[in-house]
Amino acid sequence: MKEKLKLYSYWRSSCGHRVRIALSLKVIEYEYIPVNLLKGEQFDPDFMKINPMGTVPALVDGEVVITDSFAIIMYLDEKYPEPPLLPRDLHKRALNYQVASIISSGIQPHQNLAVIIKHDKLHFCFFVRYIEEKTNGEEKIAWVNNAIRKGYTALEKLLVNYAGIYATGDEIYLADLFLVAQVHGAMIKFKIDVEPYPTLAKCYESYKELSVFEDAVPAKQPDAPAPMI
Ligand SMILES: N[C@@H](CCC(=O)N[C@@H](CS)C(=O)NCC(=O)O)C(=O)O
Repeated sequence: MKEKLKLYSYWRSSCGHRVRIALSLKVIEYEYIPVNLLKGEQFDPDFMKINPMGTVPALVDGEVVITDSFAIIMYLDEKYPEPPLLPRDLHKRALNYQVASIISSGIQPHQNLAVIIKHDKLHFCFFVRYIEEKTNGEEKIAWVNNAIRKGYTALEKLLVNYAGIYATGDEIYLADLFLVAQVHGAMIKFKIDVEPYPTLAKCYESYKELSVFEDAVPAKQPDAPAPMI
């Protein structure tokens, strides 16, 4: 029997969220392997063999090991072409790449709650926690807000003339996976609302109606804490 794909992820990771949507859209079965980022499990030697960067997500497909959500999604799209995550139209395709890139390199790294190991102890130190440690909580909030709002402003300008029901038209493509995970995460973790960005807000409303998006939400993952009653 063919082994299922394995996805190493963490329920709150927005990078993992993007990949889960791709798996869900393409109806690919997979095994979910939680890596608790707050406990520093990303630095366990066994996980570091899979991803020496010590981040999630990571995908294992037999002998093939892929880290980085963008690369994982592209791999899935090539291996399982239906439904395609890139439009045929070159301009639209480029828009999709831009959205993915703005979010994965222009926004997410600035809000990443990264952890390093210092003096043999887990130490939250990169970007967000580092700023908090070196300054104060207000500076941290300002830093994250600034990075996210700058990114959202750029995305709004980029998409205003091209969006339909979704980011680049009436079909779901790569840009949507990145956008939904970003907007959802920023709202829950940093209370940053997308309302001031009407195109992004309209797309986000459309995603909420789709069960493939609903199944991938962080709170529904096996490692998410049980809801408080
Ligand atoms: N470019 C990478 C970024 C991966 C990344 O930063 N993952 C975060 C979660 S969204 C993480 O594992 N952070 C834990 C840490 O940095 O210690 C991707 O898209 O997969």
